[in-house]
Amino acid sequence: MELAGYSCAVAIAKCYPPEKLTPSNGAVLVCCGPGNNGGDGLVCARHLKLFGYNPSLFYPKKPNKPLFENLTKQCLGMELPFLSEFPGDQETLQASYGLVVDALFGFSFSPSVRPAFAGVLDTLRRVTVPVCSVDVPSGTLKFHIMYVYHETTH
Ligand SMILES: NC(=O)C1=CN([C@@H]2O[C@H](COP(=O)(O)OP(=O)(O)OC[C@H]3O[C@@H](n4cnc5c(N)ncnc54)[C@H](OP(=O)(O)O)[C@@H]3O)[C@@H](O)[C@H]2O)[C@@H](O)CC1
Repeated sequence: MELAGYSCAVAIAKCYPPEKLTPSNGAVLVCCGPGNNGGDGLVCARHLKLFGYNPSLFYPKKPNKPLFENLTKQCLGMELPFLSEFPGDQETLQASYGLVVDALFGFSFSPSVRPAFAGVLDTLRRVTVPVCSVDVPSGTLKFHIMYVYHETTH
């Protein structure tokens, strides 16, 4: 998971350097799901911060497992903000973030998406800023994607 999250951050830094994002403060929204895909996102956020981005985390369903609690603790130790709610609709999100990391669901997703995440996936499908999906696009949506875990960029 450490290598997966790090690799995602490296791929994002290569394809979307922070100085080229709009808005220009390197703000990135990292959306993390309740499984290991979300864990990759937590690791990725840490490295993005070290690479000069300003990541904020949306992590609505935190599992009570030491692995994820420790990853969360590391992010908090780096003063990465955890959002209490998803940042609104498409326009609101785009005005605040230049890139989204989709670490919601990986290969264990089983359709159809439950109500708690349906609105989030719907908004991510509409945004025009890059959405970089860890492993696979969550919910099999057709994003502007990078299958970063498998090191293929689209
Ligand atoms: N294994 C490896 O070698 C490595 C794996 N890695 C990474 O792990 C990823 C796979 O992780 P994973 O197996 O934990 O599952 P993941 O895709 O995160 O989702 C599971 C969660 O989603 C939930 N959920 C499911 N369907 C849902 C729905 N319709 N609507 C809403 N919720 C739904 C489900 O909830 P539950 O059904 O348990 O209530 C559960 O909590 C893989 O893609 C890669 O990124 C890397 O870290 C490196 C090494």
